[in-house]
Amino acid sequence: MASTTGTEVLTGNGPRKILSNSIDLKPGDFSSIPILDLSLAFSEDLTARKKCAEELFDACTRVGFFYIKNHGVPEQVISECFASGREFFDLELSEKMKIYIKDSENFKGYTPLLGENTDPTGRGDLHEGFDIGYDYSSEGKNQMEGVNRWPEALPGIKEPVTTYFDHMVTLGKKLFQLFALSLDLEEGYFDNMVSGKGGVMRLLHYPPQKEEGLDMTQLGIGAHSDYECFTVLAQQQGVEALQVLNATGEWVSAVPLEDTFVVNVGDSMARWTNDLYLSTIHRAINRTGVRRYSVPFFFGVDYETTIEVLESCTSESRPPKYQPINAGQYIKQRLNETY
Ligand SMILES: O=C(O)CCC(=O)C(=O)O
Ligand SMILES: [Fe+2]
Repeated sequence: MASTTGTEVLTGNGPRKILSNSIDLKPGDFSSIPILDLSLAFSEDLTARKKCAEELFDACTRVGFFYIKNHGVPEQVISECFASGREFFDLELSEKMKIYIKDSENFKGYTPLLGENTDPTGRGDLHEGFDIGYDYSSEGKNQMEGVNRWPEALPGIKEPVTTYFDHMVTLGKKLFQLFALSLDLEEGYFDNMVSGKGGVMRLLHYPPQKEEGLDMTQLGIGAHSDYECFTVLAQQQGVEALQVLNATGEWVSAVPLEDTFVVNVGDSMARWTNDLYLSTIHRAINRTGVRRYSVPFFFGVDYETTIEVLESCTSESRPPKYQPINAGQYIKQRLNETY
């Protein structure tokens, strides 16, 4: 099983070895997380888009994480979403608990501190969260579909949070096209599987953890890999907490870089690509002494899609490692293991 004191993390695709459990970071190593300039991806010129796709291929096969700049999401949209997050988490616990995630059939709403356990041998995650997804007007046919739940006491946050969500869907669709190009597929290969309904967005708040006697079984978020195809994460500037397990087994800090998002490959993409693309293990520890806010958007294919290993990622010596699986069932099963 997963362990922060042992050497393995259990992911939905099987156990993964971690070589080092040190919380000490290798200084300077964060530069090994590549930065992709998305202005190439938005170019009219296919050659430029392919160049960007090549960089994405390199990042996904070597690191599993990369920063994106020139992503096209206006700064104001991002800062207003962060402001909404701060307002939400400042509410009384009793207000937030009115939309407790466990009272929802489809994982929407509020998760209190320690309400989640990303690493099953840990003692809970030291963050609180607020989850939304595509807003179905009523319960949908798939288990993951349903309505979003907003805090009664703060009706004003719906608009900025939804605006951010919509921008993320646009960006995510663009990234899916880049993923397709990088895998030698038609640019539009995933288009009809990504209406934008198969995504989950979280507002997260990590209170500061004590520097002294840091309890490694209770981190901001324990060592884990993500479940969907890829994650686009907005980090608060100046507050460092996210750590990424690099190829040599050391924890590398994903320092917040101005005007960027952090993107990482998730387990669903690892399945599509037969593990060619690395669903890299990561965790967050807030030892800065100040509150930290972040906003991950987990981008997946629509829930009715069958995720199956792409032919371009198999060969005689590399047969498919995974059976086809329904995307919605896979995600729901992973979430059930976490809450
Ligand atoms: O907040 C962060 O930096 C990372 C969050 C994360 O890894 C997750 O929610 O899966
Ligand atoms: Fe994650």
